[in-house]
Amino acid sequence: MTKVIIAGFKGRMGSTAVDMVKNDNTLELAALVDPFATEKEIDGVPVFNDKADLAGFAADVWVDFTMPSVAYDNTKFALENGFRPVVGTTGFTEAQITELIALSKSKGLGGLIAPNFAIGAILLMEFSQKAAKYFPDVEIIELHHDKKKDAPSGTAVKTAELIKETRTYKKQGAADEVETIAGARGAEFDGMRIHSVRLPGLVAHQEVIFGANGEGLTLRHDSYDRVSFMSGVNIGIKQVMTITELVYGLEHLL
Ligand SMILES: NC(=O)C1=CN([C@@H]2O[C@H](COP(=O)(O)OP(=O)(O)OC[C@H]3O[C@@H](n4cnc5c(N)ncnc54)[C@H](OP(=O)(O)O)[C@@H]3O)[C@@H](O)[C@H]2O)C=CC1
Ligand SMILES: O=C(O)C1=N[C@H](C(=O)O)C[C@H](O)C1
Repeated sequence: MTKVIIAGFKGRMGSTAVDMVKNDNTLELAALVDPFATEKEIDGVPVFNDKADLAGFAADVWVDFTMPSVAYDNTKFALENGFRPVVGTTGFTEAQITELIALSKSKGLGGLIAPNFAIGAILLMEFSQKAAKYFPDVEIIELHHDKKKDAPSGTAVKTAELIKETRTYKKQGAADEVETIAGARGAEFDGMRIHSVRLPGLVAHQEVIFGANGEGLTLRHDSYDRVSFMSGVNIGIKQVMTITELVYGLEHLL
């Protein structure tokens, strides 16, 4: 039985992950973490307000769906205390990921930071990376619900990072283009543009649009429900038990 801690258990993703863990009889919900929770336990599962109180606690995996501002500290804490992190929270810098991978290796602990757990989104990223080799002109449009705290999305950043590996560098748009309203051309990453849309009614969606002489290619993924992320979280929890370092991206465990 793999014992799982869930940080951010009251949130949109955390609560969906609680249901997923409860419905898998090879997983045990060992503890719940939220700094503002008033309950001491829920259905016999202890609730912790301060993660420091989990030092020495017996558990295998730390699932994190919290906030970009706390995800790095939480992941570091998990590794330092012997919990294998499975982190969906976004907002990590490249330097933080490098440092956490080094820490995981020094502890011999598996772990996963996955900007997106939906299998379709992993495929979208893979197809985008492949297409960028032939279509260096590309714009990423990510569309999310209006409660999302970070922009651009972690998925858009990871997509751009993967595209960068195969795309020949190019600063897109006219050399003399002017933004008459600041931000009209979106955020720039390695010469390509990322646009963030926030609207009520959306869940998580992304389009990657390629353009070339006389043709275009549009790739799109839609998460209509947060349950779309759960098979990936389940795979992550099981796979981190079998590896000895942290990886960035679910594709490494599929
Ligand atoms: N990788 C993936 O596939 C996916 C990743 N995400 C990412 O997951 C993160 C969470 O998203 P979502 O569930 O929508 O957000 P929510 O705001 O719904 O949930 C976050 C929860 O974390 C709680 N929280 C805040 N600080 C802490 C802390 N230090 N320890 C424990 N809990 C804490 C919040 O409590 P309070 O509200 O009281 O502050 C809240 O209940 C985001 O970064 C999002 O981008 C989302 C979907 C899929
Ligand atoms: O906040 C969200 O909702 C999501 N966050 C992740 C991201 O930033 O890419 C994954 C998914 O897009 C949903």
